[in-house]
Amino acid sequence: MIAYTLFVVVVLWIILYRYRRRRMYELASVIPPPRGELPVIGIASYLAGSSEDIMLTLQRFSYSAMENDGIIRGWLNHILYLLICNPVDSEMILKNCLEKDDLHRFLRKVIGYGGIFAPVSIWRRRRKIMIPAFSPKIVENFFEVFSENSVNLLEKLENKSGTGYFSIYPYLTAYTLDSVCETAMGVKVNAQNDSNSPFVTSLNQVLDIVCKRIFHLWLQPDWLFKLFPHYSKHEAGIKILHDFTDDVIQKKRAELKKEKDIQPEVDVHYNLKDYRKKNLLDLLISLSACEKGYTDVELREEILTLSIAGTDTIAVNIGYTLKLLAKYPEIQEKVYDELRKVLDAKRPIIKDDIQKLKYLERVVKESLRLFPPVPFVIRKVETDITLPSGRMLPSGSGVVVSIWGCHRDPKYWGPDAEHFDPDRFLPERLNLKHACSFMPFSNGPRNCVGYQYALMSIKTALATILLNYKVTGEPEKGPIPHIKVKLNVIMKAVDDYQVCLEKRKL
Ligand code: HEM
Repeated sequence: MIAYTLFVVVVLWIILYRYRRRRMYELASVIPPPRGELPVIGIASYLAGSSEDIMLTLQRFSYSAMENDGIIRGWLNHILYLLICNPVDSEMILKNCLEKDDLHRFLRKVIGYGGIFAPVSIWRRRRKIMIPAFSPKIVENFFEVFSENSVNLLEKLENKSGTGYFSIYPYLTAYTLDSVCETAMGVKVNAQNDSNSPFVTSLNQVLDIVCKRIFHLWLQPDWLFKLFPHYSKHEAGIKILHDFTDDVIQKKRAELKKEKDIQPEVDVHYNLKDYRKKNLLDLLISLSACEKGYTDVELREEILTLSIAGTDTIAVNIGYTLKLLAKYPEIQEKVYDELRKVLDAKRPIIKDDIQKLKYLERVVKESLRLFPPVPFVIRKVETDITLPSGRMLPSGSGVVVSIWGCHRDPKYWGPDAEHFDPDRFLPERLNLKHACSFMPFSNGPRNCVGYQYALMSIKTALATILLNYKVTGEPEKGPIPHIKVKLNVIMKAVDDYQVCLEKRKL
């Protein structure tokens, strides 16, 4: 009798639940599903595999969307997701749906309401403060940090030259972490010299656990997560990251107070005249109105956000570019010829050299097109929205903008969309039919604030490596580069960027 009553209650609850959401089902029914969607669980089984399987599934869905006017839908259990790879519709989403999807909540424990995944109400003020800190004039001044750390990277790679295949990824993340911590906090974490530093190991450990939580359903509920050994490592790692950043902030506050006491007449609010000596922490303190501005917790959230946003993204792009150049030696020779013409091997690289490396820039852009470090951006649909293509997306659904798909759609990139061809970015050849057909740094009000920073760091490191080493590996047989990828919050190469290096004779 109890079982029967329970059964009736459950059935009635399901009927009521579906009735309340009838509009969502109605609107979803006119959007094509991917092949193989299952009843009740929808596409959940495809996203339960390894990070490589997940990426393969999302690539397959993107191709499927290309064949269906740029959109498909998939039910992830009871949640409706729409995957879009039409640049026109993507622009509308990126400009109007600003709230991030709930899947990002696992990073909140680490970065709190740091801009990248903050709710819109908090994000707006923070974005306003962040933007001037990334103005081109300020970013230019970080060049010396990139250059110095690139030279250190070169020294670290020295004993790998001529020793066959090795994973270059740990070297690249150490370079980016050193650069990002120095530019963000003014602190040398020495990741390149000491990979066991507590900040470095904790950051890597915490991010690894966060990735596992995003993709493994059993690690998602907090109460269940606490039963796993990951939990104590996660908590301990976060404490180290927070304590480290808090300490830097306290020291910086004390330093600024001392400066102000010495020169009380100087208005330090918004005083960016001496920005040359400043790191992002200094700038965020002054741009948020000093003591009356950001609290220590807000500062910690923003600084950790920048450290996380600017480490792996840049490292994977350098990694993909090196792998592509190993696959296409003739393109690598053109990069080298340009480096020899522009750079003087007898002196360190200077800022002006970087602007002149036009071919290298095209190579980096083509690498970002085919292997975007952030291949998907997920947003919430909070009110029904009609796309320029005519489809209506129901409120309560999630929308996945496939940057990966927009970058490979033959409608926008021609029949050779999958080919590695840096010269497609030549000004006379580039005819972007829509701004969102190339958007490795996203588009709209929540696009990447760090894109100029990223390009400068990437070009400085690549120029330094490629002037001194030839990158080798298995050459690709055709124009389509094959690199196996996985989705690990960002998109990484499965082989952790295995390459060989040969010293160049300068
Ligand atoms: C190749 C390197 C990078 C790539 C491909 C990249 C990509 C992206 C993308 C796609 C977004 C937007 C997500 C969305 O639309 O929802 C984003 C946001 C962001 N990125 Fe980057 N990024 C890179 C490097 C950096 C660097 C170096 C920094 C800072 C040091 C940075 C800081 C941020 C921040 C703060 C946001 C959040 C912006 C907001 O919501 O207002 N990124 N990035």
